[in-house]
Amino acid sequence: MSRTPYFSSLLLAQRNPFVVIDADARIRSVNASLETTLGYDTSELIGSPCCRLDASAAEDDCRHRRFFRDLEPYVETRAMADARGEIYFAQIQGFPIVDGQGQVFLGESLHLFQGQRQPGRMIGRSEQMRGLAQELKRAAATDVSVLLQGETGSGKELAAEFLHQHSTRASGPFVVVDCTVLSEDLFESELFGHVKGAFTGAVGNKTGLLELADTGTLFLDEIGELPLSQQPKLLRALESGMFRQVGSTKIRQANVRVVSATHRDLLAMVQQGRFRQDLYYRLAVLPLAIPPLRGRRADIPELTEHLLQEISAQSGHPYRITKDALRKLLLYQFPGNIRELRNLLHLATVLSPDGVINAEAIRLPVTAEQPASPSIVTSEAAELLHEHPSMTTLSPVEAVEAKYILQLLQRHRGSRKEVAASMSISERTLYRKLKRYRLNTTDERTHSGS
Ligand SMILES: Nc1ncnc2c1ncn2[C@@H]1O[C@H](COP(=O)(O)OP(=O)(O)OP(=O)(O)O)[C@@H](O)[C@H]1O
Repeated sequence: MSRTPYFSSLLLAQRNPFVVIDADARIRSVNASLETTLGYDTSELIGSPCCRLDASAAEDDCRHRRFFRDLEPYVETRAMADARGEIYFAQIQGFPIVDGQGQVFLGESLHLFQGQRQPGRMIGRSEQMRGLAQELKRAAATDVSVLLQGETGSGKELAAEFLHQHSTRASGPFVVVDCTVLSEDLFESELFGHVKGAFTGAVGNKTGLLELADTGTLFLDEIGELPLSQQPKLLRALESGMFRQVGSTKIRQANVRVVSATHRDLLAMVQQGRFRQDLYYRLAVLPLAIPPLRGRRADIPELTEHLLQEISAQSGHPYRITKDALRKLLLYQFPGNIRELRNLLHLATVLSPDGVINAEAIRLPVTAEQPASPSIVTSEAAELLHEHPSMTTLSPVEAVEAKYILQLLQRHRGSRKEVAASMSISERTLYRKLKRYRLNTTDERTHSGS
């Protein structure tokens, strides 16, 4: 079984270990990060059963098989095993990815909690970044709750990890909770865990994220997306450090430092009654702003070099950038911040087989100052960046999912109800995705209110 170039391109863009699974429940591809972090050899994994990386024996009805029945994206925490048989915990995000023929695969991104996780380096020597690093270190010396506010892709998660690494909890776990995917149904079992048989589908006991973060840092990403109905439960657990697994009467405890992040104006949400005031004050003891990239252009050259080095190391091909290309980047506004810079550079490397990135290979959205020239783009994700400028803020994997949704919207003449039904997801989940991917349809404006 071979990797198609399309998936290779997707895999290359992933910093976390990443697995592609096909509808026959077999591993189809893995990325270099999975090989290096967990010590597996790709050839030994390709074609093996989907649960090969799980620490416990495969279930008859595993998450992969369930996914191919309902195509519902999921987040799960699992014990997994590396090539030496050592056990580690990972938060797994599973979502559909589609190949050029419209065939659906499952993409799984693994977020490792301890040990194996390589924290990213926070690059930037601009005044703003030096100030931020200082504030984060100061906060790290205490145990106060920190709220990071900044635009999408500006580095909130990296800043949270930096804070964790500089705190006395650095040897403990850093656990990420992505609130955009925590529906009302999922919230309690993901955060607090559940016991076997607590509800249909609870086939075994499960440790919640709060408990996994014990002695470490709990990072609540996109906290503004947490449903209002779940907010009191979170507040209660954070105030007391105590909680109960779903289906259990036993009280459990966890000692965590909380860092949360949002791209929204959370205080305005409090005033509009869309976010609980008591929870806001519990989370935002120290609010910190992450500056957008356009507000610290001095960091662009160093970031570019750093990201190109990463791409070169992952792909095995060295890349360098010309002055003209760098100038083009320096003039650009970067609404998608560093993630957008990474995506632009990634696309540029695809367009520069000789390893020299010139200005033509920097494809800015057509709405930007310098219109992007017509291009022959070799990867589907890259093509998307060109077709839908708003998607330049998305990772290639997200862009593929966004394209899939766009196709369905076209097929169903914009009816969200029908699109949600055809994806077997709730309309609410679809709204969240549309908002996240900035796919504004007329329908969207009437429903989302944002
Ligand atoms: N200062 C930095 N130095 C190096 N890389 C960075 C920096 N800031 C962000 N990045 C990289 O940019 C990408 C986006 O960063 P990150 O995920 O931390 O942003 P975010 O603000 O949490 O995004 P979102 O709002 O979408 O959750 C990541 O690949 C991250 O490693």
